[in-house]
Amino acid sequence: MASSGALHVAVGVVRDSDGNILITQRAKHAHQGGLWEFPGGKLEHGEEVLAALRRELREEVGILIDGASPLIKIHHHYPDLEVLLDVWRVDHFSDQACACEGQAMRWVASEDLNRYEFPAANRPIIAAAQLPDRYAILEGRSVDQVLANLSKIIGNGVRLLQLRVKSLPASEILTVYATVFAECQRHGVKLLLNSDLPLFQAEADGIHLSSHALMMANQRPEEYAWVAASCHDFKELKHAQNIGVDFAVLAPILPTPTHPDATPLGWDVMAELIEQVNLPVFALGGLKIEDIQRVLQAGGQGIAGISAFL
Ligand SMILES: Nc1nc2c([nH]c(=O)n2[C@@H]2O[C@H](COP(=O)(O)OP(=O)(O)OP(=O)(O)O)[C@@H](O)[C@H]2O)c(=O)[nH]1
Ligand SMILES: [Mg+2]
Repeated sequence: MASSGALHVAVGVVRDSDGNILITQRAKHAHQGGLWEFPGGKLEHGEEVLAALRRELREEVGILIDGASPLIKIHHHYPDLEVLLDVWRVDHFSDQACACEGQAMRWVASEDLNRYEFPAANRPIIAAAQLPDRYAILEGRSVDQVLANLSKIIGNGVRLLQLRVKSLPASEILTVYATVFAECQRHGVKLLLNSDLPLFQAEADGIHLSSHALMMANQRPEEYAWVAASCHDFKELKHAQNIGVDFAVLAPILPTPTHPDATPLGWDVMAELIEQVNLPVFALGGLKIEDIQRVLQAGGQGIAGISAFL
């Protein structure tokens, strides 16, 4: 439900079998007119969100939804309007998309979404649409072990990776980085470097801020295409959102042997925290691949893990 006063809007990130995403252009005189958007519209009185999404996508782009899952919820205050954008991923649909209202319409590769001008509320929706549902954290006690773990992670189909290897000596971190970077390039894996590593490789895809580095930062690091952050509570998540981080990792959700002293947040607190920020959030700590669905249903992006993908 929308909070009191917010306009509840059902929005669809519709993806075809090639992975392209459907965008349309808002009418000149509409709210946020002339900007690009994901098709969708306001819930009618008493209408369920999925029913509204079905109706809006039929009316605006002519498709029939065969399957949708929650992607992200955005609470945004425009100067003139408060909206709750309830965004769903639509990977299965029938009938050919058409611009039923005479609007401009395009199918766009997810990495090209940044070339279009969207309303301000859409920034985290675009990140959520571009990110996969699994984020691997690469660790290991030796160079050989790190590289063996990397092969397993890539072999298991993971395409988003954080190099963390904090326990290796600095000289070995550099060696490992060169191989990890080359392998990620070869397999189309996005590579983020943990901010605690003695590495300043701007050719990496991004940086992953430790929670300490996050709280010390008063603006988004500029050098990287992607900026992620480790968070443990609302304050850290909110700060991540405020400085313009692209996505967060929230931990620990369940008890984990790697952090025996940390109190797990549990599923309910995880869901409440995710609901309170406009960020794609990966859940971390004691989770298995099978838990992805549970995280998605709670509004999260997916799961992060060290051992989950090995
Ligand atoms: N559909 C859609 N609306 C968005 C997006 N981003 C965003 O801020 N909004 C805002 O959500 C609000 C409602 O969307 P809408 O104008 O599509 O509603 P609608 O289809 O029911 O409009 P209508 O009154 O012309 O039938 C608008 O204020 C719009 O600016 C987006 O990506 N897609
Ligand atoms: Mg609309």
